[in-house]
Amino acid sequence: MILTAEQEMIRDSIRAFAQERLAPFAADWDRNHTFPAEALKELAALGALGMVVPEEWGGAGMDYMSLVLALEEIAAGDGATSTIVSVQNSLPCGILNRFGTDAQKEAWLKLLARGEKLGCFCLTEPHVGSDASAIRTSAVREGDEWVLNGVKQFITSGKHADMAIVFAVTDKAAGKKGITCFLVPANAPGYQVGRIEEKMGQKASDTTQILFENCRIPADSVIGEEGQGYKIALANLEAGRIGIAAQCLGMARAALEAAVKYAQERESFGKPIFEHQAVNFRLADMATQLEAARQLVWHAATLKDAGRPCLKEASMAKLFASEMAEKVCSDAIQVHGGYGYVSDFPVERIYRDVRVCQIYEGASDIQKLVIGRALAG
Ligand SMILES: CC(C)(COP(=O)(O)OP(=O)(O)OC[C@H]1O[C@@H](n2cnc3c(N)ncnc32)[C@H](O)[C@@H]1OP(=O)(O)O)[C@@H](O)C(=O)NCCC(=O)NCCSC(=O)CCS(=O)O
Repeated sequence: MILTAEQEMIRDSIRAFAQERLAPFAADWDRNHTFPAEALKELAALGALGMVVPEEWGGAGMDYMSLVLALEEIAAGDGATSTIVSVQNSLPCGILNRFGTDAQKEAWLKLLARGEKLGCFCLTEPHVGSDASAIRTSAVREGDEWVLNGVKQFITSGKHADMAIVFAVTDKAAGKKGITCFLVPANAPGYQVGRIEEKMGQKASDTTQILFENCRIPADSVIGEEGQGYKIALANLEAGRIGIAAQCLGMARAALEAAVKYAQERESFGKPIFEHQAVNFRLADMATQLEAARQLVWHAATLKDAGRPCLKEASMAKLFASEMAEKVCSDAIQVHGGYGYVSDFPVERIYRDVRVCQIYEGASDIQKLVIGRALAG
């Protein structure tokens, strides 16, 4: 697949930014759990927070291919920052862009796409992850308001978000068709940030619970139609999964580049370990797997840009890229030997950061379920 001159320019400018403004700080942000607020502002100025949102709604008006190129570069600089950027683009921006009313777009999409406000996506609950239609958070209509009650779990940017896209049951008897999508400002009465999770990696990106205790929002906060929420969630997770797959490329690439550099500098048995076939073949396998994943990601993004169905391809890209990235990052540690297991070298952090990609926005087994279903036609 050949990139256009414009796509190459976007990739190169984000690469330069990521190498200068993210990579040198990633270890410190990880160690101190620092939210990369300044870097996000600078990324916003580059148009990276609402890349596929049309310019009239505050976005950069680019294509999905540009988004995946940008996410790979951001992730190569810092995995945690790429998660914040991926979620913002695919979920709050993606959902409002596709399903929001003009009033909702005016009030929120412009701010989100310009990166002036952050959004979060609230589907998962403490007892419900993969089985997303089993959520229990409820929304009951009372006069001119909806009243929300429930708990959401593992919410990216939960602590910093100014608004949330929330999925809640409005008609229990209707099952999947009884779930509705809501726009909830973080300052709505009854909205509360709950526990902030202590994670294995991605420590610069906060992951929290969000609590709704008689949270009152106006009647016009419904996104799409009542009962359409589950479909909205799944449709946007499809795009989200391409974004996560692109992140995997970036983190795997950073680990591979670190391993190549180390192998060229470290000597054993009288020569750089790069010249030992065992090491060299391992690096060759890593590079090949990475390129194979990139082709799957680019293919899914190309289908998305063409407006073609890509549910299966998005799941294939996410499944393959996340499994590849964990293996490549593990192999990068192996190339470093003992130094790969300590925090002096970046591969230790990258491995911790990449591990969650096999879990969030649909675990690997869920991607297999989606792909398997598609095979049945
Ligand atoms: C496991 C699942 C895949 C099971 O899905 P279901 O069998 O329950 O869903 P369906 O009956 O197939 O579909 C329901 C409905 O939606 C339509 N649909 C499905 N996919 C799409 C799509 N890609 N585009 C458009 N429409 C779609 C489908 O046609 C049906 O419509 P009709 O009823 O026929 O009209 C699913 O539950 C699943 O994916 N589970 C994983 C959930 C997940 O990824 N969770 C992570 C969320 S991330 C989070 O919450 C943390 C926040 S973070 O910050 O990221």
